[in-house]
Amino acid sequence: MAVNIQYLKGVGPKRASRLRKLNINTVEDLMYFIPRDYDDRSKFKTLRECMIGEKVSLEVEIIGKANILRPRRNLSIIKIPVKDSSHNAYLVWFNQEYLKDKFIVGEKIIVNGKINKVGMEIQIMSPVFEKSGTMNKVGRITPIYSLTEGLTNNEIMKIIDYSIKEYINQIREFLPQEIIDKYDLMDIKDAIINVHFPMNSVLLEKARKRLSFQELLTLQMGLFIIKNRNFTNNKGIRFNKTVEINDFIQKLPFELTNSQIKVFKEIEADMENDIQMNRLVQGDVGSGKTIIAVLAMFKAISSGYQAVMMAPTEILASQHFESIKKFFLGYNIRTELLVGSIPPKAKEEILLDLKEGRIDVLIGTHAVIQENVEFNRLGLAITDEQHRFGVKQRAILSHKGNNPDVIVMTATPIPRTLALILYGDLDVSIIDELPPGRKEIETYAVGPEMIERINNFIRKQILESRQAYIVCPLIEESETLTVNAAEELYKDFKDNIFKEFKVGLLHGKMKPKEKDLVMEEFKNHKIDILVSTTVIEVGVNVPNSNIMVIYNAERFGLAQLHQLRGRVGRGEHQSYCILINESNNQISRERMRVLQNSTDGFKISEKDLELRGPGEFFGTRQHGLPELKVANLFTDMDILKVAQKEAINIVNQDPNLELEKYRELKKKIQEMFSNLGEYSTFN
Ligand SMILES: Nc1ncnc2c1ncn2[C@@H]1O[C@H](COP(=O)(O)OP(=O)(O)OP(=O)(O)O)[C@@H](O)[C@H]1O
Repeated sequence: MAVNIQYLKGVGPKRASRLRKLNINTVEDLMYFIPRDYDDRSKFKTLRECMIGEKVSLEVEIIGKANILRPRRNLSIIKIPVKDSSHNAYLVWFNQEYLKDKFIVGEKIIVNGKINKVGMEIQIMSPVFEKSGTMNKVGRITPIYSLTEGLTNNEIMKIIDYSIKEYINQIREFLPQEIIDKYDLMDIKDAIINVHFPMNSVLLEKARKRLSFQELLTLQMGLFIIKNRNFTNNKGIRFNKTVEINDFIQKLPFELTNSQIKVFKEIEADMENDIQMNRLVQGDVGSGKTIIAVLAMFKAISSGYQAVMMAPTEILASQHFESIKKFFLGYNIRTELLVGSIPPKAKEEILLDLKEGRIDVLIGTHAVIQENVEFNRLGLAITDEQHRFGVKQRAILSHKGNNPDVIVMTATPIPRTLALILYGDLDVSIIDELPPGRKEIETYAVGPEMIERINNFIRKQILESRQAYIVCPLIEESETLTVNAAEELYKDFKDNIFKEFKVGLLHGKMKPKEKDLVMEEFKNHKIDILVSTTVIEVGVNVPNSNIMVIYNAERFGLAQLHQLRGRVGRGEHQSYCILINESNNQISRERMRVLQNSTDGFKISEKDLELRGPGEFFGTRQHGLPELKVANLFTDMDILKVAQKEAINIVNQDPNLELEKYRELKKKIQEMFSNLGEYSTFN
């Protein structure tokens, strides 16, 4: 229902532009603008049951005329006597004289306000009110919306109320009747009405359940269909069973862990059959994902194909390039790096050699999915996604070849069910074992009063030839502030505290070349202490550095802290992670404790989810998934499981949703995934 809100009664251009800030453009958006919370005013009490200071809803009868007091200039108090079955009281307002003629003696009204007691007199302070029987503002559960400047909750309520009255009949049911019956779901219209203006908490729950279910079902089906359409059962490449790979594995500088062997076997099996592979490799920090990519690449190359790997940042791409090149040393394999910052001439040459098949492995950033990048015989596409979820990028990359096999790597351990949501379009392999000989990282959560001791500790370690990372927090509101904070700390270290050492600075606003240079210097131990923002969060591998100090650790997600901590403990030295917690808040302390006591990424991410809620941890937007408006991936876990099951059911039955009963549902899915364009769900 694409009615523009601007033309809605009571909206107009000014309000419309404010609503747009809340992402509300159409009447349908309004209806799906779900309250972030509710104020439950529905439970009526009697005056006798009320406590002083409590905010309550009551039904009272007006028993006398208004009394107006003027204790001083600029202050008038209006008092209206009321009673209920249990007691007498006064309604009290300040400076609202116009209310004096509002009520008629004998009239019954519903009020909601705070109870006060002065002497023996019970007062209901500044109550909102309405006539009994109208059940509008007071006598029920009131929605609370996320607001933006210039729009009050009441205004949004009114606009939504109006749009529901006017347009609800245009909302069409899109779930098949049999599903509605099977899960005893509320009808779509009732669900929308009740999610905004519930008559009681039971109906509210039913409404939320219905809307959450439809959203999760649509999301899940979309993901399954993308998988079917873009990857699954597509005829793919049948790579050779090679013996060379065993030889290659024999010559590695280390022995593979059992978990690495298991995961590579899964990949090998996928590669050797002729269905296109579409697999997620999930492994905790430092579990050794890179080598898995290398083995798969080697296998693809041995069969005469090219391989490509895409990483989210230049630092990571360069690092992968360096380490992967080393693994291929002594083999007739040409590996090249393609990132935005390489000179045009060199780029041109790479593009030509790639197209003509003289390059075997291409590693790069988003540069590798640009239109001008053409492969000769792309057989394997790997994306190292870390925290991102790039359905679209992955699809573009995969379309650079003729159904190449696809591997997605991520270092974010995700609880299983959520992995299914976020990566529902992939088969999953998990590396759940660290290479042997890793020393546990000692983790300490301390207060800021310990900073001097920490600095002494860093000094001592550096004198023993180690290196340290110092991480300053991201300041959400402003990248400039973040950079300033890092620069300040850097200066203080360089000019005062650690002036005898080499201190480096790394942040997101530096040019890629400068960043690379700093990383290079840190790797080569030309820098002892690296002050950085979270740009080093993922993937960076400098085994000699053994200290990670994180300022304002309370501002980070646990999974993110775990990632940062994973930058140390990569060499033979005992490593340390020091979390400086500047908050006294109970939850902060608990979160720090989780990290202190566990090194298991899966456990940590589950706990993070529990403590922070999925909104922050899995901000779906950053994963590139359609935004969820109703469902809460944490509290709605039960609904999610049911929706997943049903989605699988339906897609198995009717992969392209051609049956008449799925027609409306299919439209919804298309709408939800419309930003994926041609890589979207249906032909
Ligand atoms: N089986 C193994 N035995 C010993 N060392 C290994 C093994 N596998 C990998 N390594 C080494 O462990 C280190 C970490 O590996 P890698 O960089 O692949 O980790 P990762 O899983 O990508 O971690 P992160 O996501 O934190 O970057 C590397 O130095 C790598 O050479």
